[in-house]
Amino acid sequence: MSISLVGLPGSGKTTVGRQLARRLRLPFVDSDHAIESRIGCSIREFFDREGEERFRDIEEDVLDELSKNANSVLSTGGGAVLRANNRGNLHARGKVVYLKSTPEELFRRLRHDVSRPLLQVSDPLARMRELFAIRDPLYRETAHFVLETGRPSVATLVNMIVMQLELSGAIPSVD
Ligand SMILES: Nc1ncnc2c1ncn2[C@@H]1O[C@H](COP(=O)(O)OP(=O)(O)O)[C@@H](O)[C@H]1O
Ligand SMILES: O=C(O)C1=C[C@@H](OP(=O)(O)O)[C@@H](O)[C@H](O)C1
Ligand SMILES: [Mg+2]
Repeated sequence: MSISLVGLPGSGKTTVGRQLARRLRLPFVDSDHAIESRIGCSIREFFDREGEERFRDIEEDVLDELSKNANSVLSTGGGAVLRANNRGNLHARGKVVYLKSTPEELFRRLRHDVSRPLLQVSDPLARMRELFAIRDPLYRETAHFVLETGRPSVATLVNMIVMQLELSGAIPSVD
């Protein structure tokens, strides 16, 4: 069984995914890290140099490869759901969890972060609201479970995901 996490930048995909993998004793992979290994520079640099569409092509390729791995936890990038091929592959090849937060909370978490190219604009909160409006339906379409992530700690979110997966029969009970 592979488990993927989707959601907006700052929703905790990387942080929660790493802890979830540890808890389930599964390998952890973050598609952004795999992309950075492949392109040999940071995602922000690549966006500046080659543009978003070129990034999306590589992301699609990497996600196609990584989503085939059974028995792993895969944290995706926030824009993974933009392409129908990615949405279909992630949904069909494992269980997908949408970490849902408000744009305001995500803005608070990322306001000092310079690594997210899409948020390096004069009004990052307005940009986050736009991203939410466009992507929330796509995250919901892709996911099997939706989890509100505003208040709970990372550890609580991991417990909630494990519980959902157990209840749905996707994984056997773990302690
Ligand atoms: N549940 C949470 N509560 C508080 N802070 C969180 C939570 N999840 C993630 N964070 C923080 O938000 C920031 C972005 O998390 P990250 O895992 O990089 O998100 P993503 O991979 O979805 O963009 C990090 O500083 C992380 O520590
Ligand atoms: O939302 C997006 O389109 C992106 C989110 C980033 O990942 P995080 O969601 O982990 O920040 C990264 O893939 C790239 O900067 C594009
Ligand atoms: Mg991430």
